Amino acid sequence: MCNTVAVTRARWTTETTPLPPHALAWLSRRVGLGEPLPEVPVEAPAPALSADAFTALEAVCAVSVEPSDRLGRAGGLSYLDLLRHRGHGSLAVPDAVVLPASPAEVVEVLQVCVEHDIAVVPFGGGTSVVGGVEALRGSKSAVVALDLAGLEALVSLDPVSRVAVLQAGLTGPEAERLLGEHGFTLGHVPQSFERATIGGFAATRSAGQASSGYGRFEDLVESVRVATPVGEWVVGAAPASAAGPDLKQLVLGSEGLFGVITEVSVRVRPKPYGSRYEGFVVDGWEAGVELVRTLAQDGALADVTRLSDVDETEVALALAGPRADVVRKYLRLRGVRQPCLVILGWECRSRSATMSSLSGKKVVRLGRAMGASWLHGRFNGPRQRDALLDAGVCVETLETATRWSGVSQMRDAVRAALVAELGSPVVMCHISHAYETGASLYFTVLVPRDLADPVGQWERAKVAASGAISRLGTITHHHAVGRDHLPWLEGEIGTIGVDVLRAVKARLDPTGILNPGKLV
Ligand SMILES: Cc1cc2nc3c(=O)[nH]c(=O)nc-3n(C[C@H](O)[C@H](O)[C@H](O)COP(=O)(O)OP(=O)(O)OC[C@H]3O[C@@H](n4cnc5c(N)ncnc54)[C@H](O)[C@@H]3O)c2cc1C
Repeated sequence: MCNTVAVTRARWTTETTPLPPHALAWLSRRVGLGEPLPEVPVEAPAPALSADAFTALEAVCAVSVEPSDRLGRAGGLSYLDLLRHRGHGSLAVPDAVVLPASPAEVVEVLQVCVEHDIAVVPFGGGTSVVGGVEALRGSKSAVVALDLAGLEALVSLDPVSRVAVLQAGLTGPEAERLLGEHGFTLGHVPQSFERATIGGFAATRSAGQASSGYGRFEDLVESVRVATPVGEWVVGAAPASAAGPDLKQLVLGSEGLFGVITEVSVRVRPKPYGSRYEGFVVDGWEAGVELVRTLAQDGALADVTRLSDVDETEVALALAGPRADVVRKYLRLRGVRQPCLVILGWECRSRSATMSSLSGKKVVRLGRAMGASWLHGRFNGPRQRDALLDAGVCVETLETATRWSGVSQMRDAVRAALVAELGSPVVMCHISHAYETGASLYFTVLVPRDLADPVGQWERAKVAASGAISRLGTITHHHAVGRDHLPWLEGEIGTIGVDVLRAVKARLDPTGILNPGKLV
């Protein structure tokens, strides 16, 4: 058995929180409920790791070939991953799970894997939704999941410079707990916070919900320690540098292809004394986009700045139950016809800058209760997804970023592609990360599951939506490339870009053991 917690795959948590009756009633009215999917038990095939390789790995660190440990690291947490773990679609299962407990052990594991020609999939929290941790073996005869859970220390903290060195396997909550003991915070809180890790954030260039205040994860990184098949590499030494191109940026977003990140040196901030979240409503999507753009270009964004479109606002109100009737009535009285919810949250940024930029704009204030309710439920998405899957609903998300001038065109194009493929899905959209020149768009899709072909239903929709996304913006703002976005990468970075990535990989991983089939 592995010396770490069991990793659940088919669900976010082991205890599913059922949807309340009013939410189920709304779902069956607006989306329609599909038949519950029969769960087919999934079995791990016999491990293909040779006895010699097993012995060599075991001489370095803990290794497990237990079926439950291997199934627990088989793939990420996309809708298709969840279907695979419920017995629909084919599941790639690693032959073993290796659990190094120090950066030195990670280097040694890689050496063994080079010698025995074994593919290695770095595995953090396993929350990838783009096939990033799929246990593909490429041309190798075996594949291991290299679980970073044993690298869980706060290595050092320089309170004067406000820099902390965190090991890669720390989860979001653990990292915050350790920093909190010294009065600091990282402030990086993606929706996958509870399970995702520091190494995973760095390897995918993750964006947290408060990215407008604290920055994206790559903005927080000062240096990275990486174990590669050709030795250890420490990149980044100073708060700023002109010593050639920023090589650290080659490691950030490298999705486990260039090396295994073992430690990350990050900028931290004093823990805020308090935070304040508020809800607002604007009349219509265009007015909301204009408002968020103004805040971004005035330098007045709140740490969390989030605009929901009409559909997402309707769903948020529907799920809130009878309380929402009062809000709807109030908004009608205020003459709002197309309510779009705006959540603003301040932790480290100045509220007064935001409020003065908002002054004179047509915005209805819903107050702190609405903001607090969003904050309270900010991690509910994955749990609700479990419940939706159980209720026969296909539920998945897509994301991108584009310039302000193209934001609404992007929203319309993605929606049209999804409608053309899925019939009449509910498509919700929000902006959750805003920049001076543009914003990210995040889509959530709900449609009754096609019981005859649940996998194909979403695969076709994803291809259609990704085609629209790639024509108008980036194929991914924060979920990364993995396996699922790979077909669109060359269109975005060009043939030369792909060749550059391949050349870097050839230097750092000459025999190609690291994470085959992803990114390039
Ligand atoms: C419900 C849900 C909500 C999400 N919300 C957000 C969000 O708000 N913002 C966001 O940015 N993302 C979000 N994601 C996507 C995902 O959580 C992020 O990509 C996250 O950064 C992955 O971290 P992880 O530790 O789980 O990495 P994993 O899923 O384990 O791995 C992701 C990729 O990084 C590689 N990798 C992992 N650790 C290392 C390492 N130490 N060294 C080298 N390579 C490594 C893996 O091989 C893989 O290619 C969400 C996912 C889910 C399921």
